Amino acid sequence: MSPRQQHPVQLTGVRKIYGGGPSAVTALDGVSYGFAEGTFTAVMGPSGSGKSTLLHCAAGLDEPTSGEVSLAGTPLRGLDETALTELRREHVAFVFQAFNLMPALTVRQNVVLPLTLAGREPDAAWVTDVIGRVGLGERTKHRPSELSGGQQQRVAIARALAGRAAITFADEPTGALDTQTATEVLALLRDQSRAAGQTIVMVTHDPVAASYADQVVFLVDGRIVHETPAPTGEGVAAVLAKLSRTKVPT
Ligand SMILES: Nc1ncnc2c1ncn2[C@@H]1O[C@H](COP(=O)(O)OP(=O)(O)OP(=O)(O)O)[C@@H](O)[C@H]1O
Repeated sequence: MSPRQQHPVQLTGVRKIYGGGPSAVTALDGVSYGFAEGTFTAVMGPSGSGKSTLLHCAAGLDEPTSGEVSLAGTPLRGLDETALTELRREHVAFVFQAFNLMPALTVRQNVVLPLTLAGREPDAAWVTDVIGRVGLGERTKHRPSELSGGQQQRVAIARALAGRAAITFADEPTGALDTQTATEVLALLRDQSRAAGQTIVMVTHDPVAASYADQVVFLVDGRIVHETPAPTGEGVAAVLAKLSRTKVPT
């Protein structure tokens, strides 16, 4: 195995084409990238550049048309749905726009649900800590319908962090949050990658959110065209402005 395949999330020559014939859309056009252990990476790019597709393919939620994805050292090609589900349960957490909260369960029950499903014993003190840090300490017994959109998003974030998954995929995790809560959540994600060695991949449109990451990967027309280590909000905004005016040569 080559060293690059050791990364917890590894994409090699990943192409994703939706549809066929003249209306086929190449959403990913040969992406090779390793998300290194314990790093927090933001994925950015213009609308339609392939960010969500990259996240879905990397997480095994969508199958590439060609190329390879491996998660936690396991190549995904050829795994059946059961094996994929088990692999994700063991190693992966998600913060996606559709919150997927269970309406009949309380905040705390929602947060520990993935652990329960995986047959793991929740670390009660850590669960309490995480719920408090996303600002829902007073709401642990509420149900999702009794919460605002931003509060529901924070439950999803607490749920992703509660199990200390090796890999977390986040799609616009702070999109519905006010600035202060967003700052807390981003700091929490950054702390988790640094302190607990979690590998976090976050799609965002927000240069300030991206500045919390260790690096930013920029997509244009389904290709990685630029990478910024140690990003600042201003630096990221400048790259984005430049890229939105650029067309990738074919
Ligand atoms: N299920 C699908 N069927 C057909 N085309 C799709 C499908 N999903 C995505 N696409 C197309 O693939 C391209 C990449 O889409 P994707 O959602 O990955 O972009 P994105 O960078 O996440 O965009 P945004 O920032 O607007 O959310 C777009 O041209 C989109 O229209």
